[in-house]
Amino acid sequence: MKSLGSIRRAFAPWTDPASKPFISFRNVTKRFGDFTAVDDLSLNIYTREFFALLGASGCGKSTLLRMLAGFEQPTSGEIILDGQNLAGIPPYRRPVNMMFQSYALFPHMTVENNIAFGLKQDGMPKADMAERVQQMLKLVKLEKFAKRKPHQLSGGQRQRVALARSLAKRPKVLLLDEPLGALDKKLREETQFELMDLQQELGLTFVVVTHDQEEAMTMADRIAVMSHGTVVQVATPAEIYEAPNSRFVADFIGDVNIFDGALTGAEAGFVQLETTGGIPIRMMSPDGFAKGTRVAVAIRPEKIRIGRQTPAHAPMNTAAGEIWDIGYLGDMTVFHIRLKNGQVIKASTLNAVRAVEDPLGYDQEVWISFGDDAGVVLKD
Ligand SMILES: Nc1ncnc2c1ncn2[C@@H]1O[C@H](COP(=O)(O)OP(=O)(O)OP(=O)(O)O)[C@@H](O)[C@H]1O
Repeated sequence: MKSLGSIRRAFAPWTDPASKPFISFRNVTKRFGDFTAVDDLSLNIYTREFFALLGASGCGKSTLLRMLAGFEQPTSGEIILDGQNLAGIPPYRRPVNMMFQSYALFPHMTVENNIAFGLKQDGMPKADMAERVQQMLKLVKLEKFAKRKPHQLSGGQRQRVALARSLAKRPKVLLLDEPLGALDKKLREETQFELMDLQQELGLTFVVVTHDQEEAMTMADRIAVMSHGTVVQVATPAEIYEAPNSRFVADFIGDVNIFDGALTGAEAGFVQLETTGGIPIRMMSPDGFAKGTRVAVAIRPEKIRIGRQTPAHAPMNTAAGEIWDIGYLGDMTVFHIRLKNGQVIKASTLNAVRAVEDPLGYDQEVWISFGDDAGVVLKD
């Protein structure tokens, strides 16, 4: 198990121009009447990838998944899977299986019969079927529960039956629509890791739809952030978090402080700006912007420092304010700091020790500051 991390880290077929995508959406549009649910969307997914579609309710994630499964037909554009154009191929003839949010287990059937259902329909010989069901039960660690009915299982166990059932036919691609939605937080986190292990073990391609960003960040090799039927950014979780390509993505993923302003100067690799609240900022930026360009600097709360003394680099990348609110979360504390210009900034600190001498308190005057590599400069 130890080597998994390094295997996953080395896995990046999308950076290799020689590797061919396994699933391609090419200019896919889906209209329902005059409503466009998916809008001229193109996307490549690679074999063995754990791919997440992330976006707010109604952005078209499920519609995209349903088109891949064959439950909906694109209005225009094409979907290619393993070199085959899927147009006109019915769901049951696609090498794809879908696991639904509600699991849709048959309540009157035992766990093993639920898992065997699809195999039976395909006319698999009895002995092979029994063997496959055993394999699946073992895989999801439910051997002891084979004879139970769904109502005799916990939510997490039912979820694993649904997973076993959708994997029994050995699809090349498993589509998961909010697979962990019905589980409580703790179980969901456990199951996320189980799902990742399972996917690695079986060498399958997973496409998961979720609106839970933490879930997508934890599980996925890459995430597509969607909005209004289009993909705004496709990247690894770390890239999405540290280098969002737009204000929308920066704002959608995690907590962020946005400083709006106009460019006052630029030098190689850095830009200078004055925020609307009067804070001078110098920030690393690979992009060249013209003087006067309206930009936004996005800085995550954990990259903002809080101190009692005026920082040495003042007035650059710093501002005075007072502590407005304190959210204690156990592992970390989030401070809301009201700057002199009225802007409220979020800054978080890790609680690495149990007792802090002289902790920061409400109404205390503080300085916030950040390094010149702390944020990302976005065109407004
Ligand atoms: N059969 C349909 N007829 C009409 N409109 C539909 C149909 N299916 C989906 N839509 C609309 O298309 C849009 C995208 O729906 P979709 O289910 O793909 O969203 P989603 O991103 O998966 O959202 P959620 O997270 O809420 O499931 C929504 O506005 C929805 O109302």
